[in-house]
Amino acid sequence: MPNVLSINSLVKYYGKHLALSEVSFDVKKGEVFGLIGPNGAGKSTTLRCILGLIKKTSGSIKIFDQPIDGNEKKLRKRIGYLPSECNFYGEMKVIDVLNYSKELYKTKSMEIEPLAERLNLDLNKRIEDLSYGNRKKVGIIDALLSGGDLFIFDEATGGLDPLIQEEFFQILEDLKQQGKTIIYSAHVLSEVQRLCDKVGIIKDGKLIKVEEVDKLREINLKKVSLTTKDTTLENFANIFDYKRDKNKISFTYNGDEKTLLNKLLTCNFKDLTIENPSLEEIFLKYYEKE
Ligand SMILES: Nc1ncnc2c1ncn2[C@@H]1O[C@H](COP(=O)(O)OP(=O)(O)OP(=O)(O)O)[C@@H](O)[C@H]1O
Repeated sequence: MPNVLSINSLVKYYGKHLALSEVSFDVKKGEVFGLIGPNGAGKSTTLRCILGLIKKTSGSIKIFDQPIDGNEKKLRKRIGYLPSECNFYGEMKVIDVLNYSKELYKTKSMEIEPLAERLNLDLNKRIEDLSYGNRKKVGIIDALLSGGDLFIFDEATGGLDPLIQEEFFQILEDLKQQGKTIIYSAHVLSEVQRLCDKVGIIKDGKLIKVEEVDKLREINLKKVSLTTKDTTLENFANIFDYKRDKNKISFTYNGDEKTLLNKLLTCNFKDLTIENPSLEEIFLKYYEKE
């Protein structure tokens, strides 16, 4: 599949503050890419640079194989974008804001009413009377109306209740089925792991690692906890995060399962649990040193 987005050595300074340092990654057509990182990591800055809304300091960004420099306006018309802060004219009604957007995009895009129904949004309210979460819904529909081939959602789920979040994920899955490319930023991987094909972890302006979600799933870590008087487990091979509180032991294991079970059978244990860690835990475990 061709790349929809290619970023090479992207650097962004705000004055003297280095916000992005040599960020490089590609997103292929039809992929869902999750950009994950804590507050201030550089997610919004990366996304705004991609859209040409702020000027990068150096590096190159290509969308649909065209450099963004000089093509910002043309390219933005092909991208549905939800900013992290949604600002619309407060006095306008939701339906008028969205009709105006639909008119601007001039593409055969989705219909407003069914989307508003799915997200439980009252189209007749004024923007200024909406809660934070409901404003976010207006932003989501606005992005979807673009009818483009690339969608960029910057922290879309903040303020959405769990049922609406689920509906939103369904909408994203529909877009994925249609072969659209989606870039999605979030604080935690667990929020988006179900949708993403690939994730990039960003920290202090550096992209620590880009990994395919399926590869993360293949990593065979087990979280083990048990009660035992045995003290030899601590030095057992392939064990880390070992914790002991009296006879209660917990650790993470990265190795052959039969070897682990044979060892446990020698430990005269009670209350054994063996769990699969979340993708988030796997990611952090594997890449915390990088
Ligand atoms: N307009 C600005 N002027 C100066 N510094 C900025 C500006 N915007 C962002 N920064 C700084 O750049 C860094 C990256 O910020 P950015 O908003 O991209 O992070 P983020 O990962 O999106 O965070 P959050 O999850 O809190 O939205 C932070 O240190 C932030 O303080």
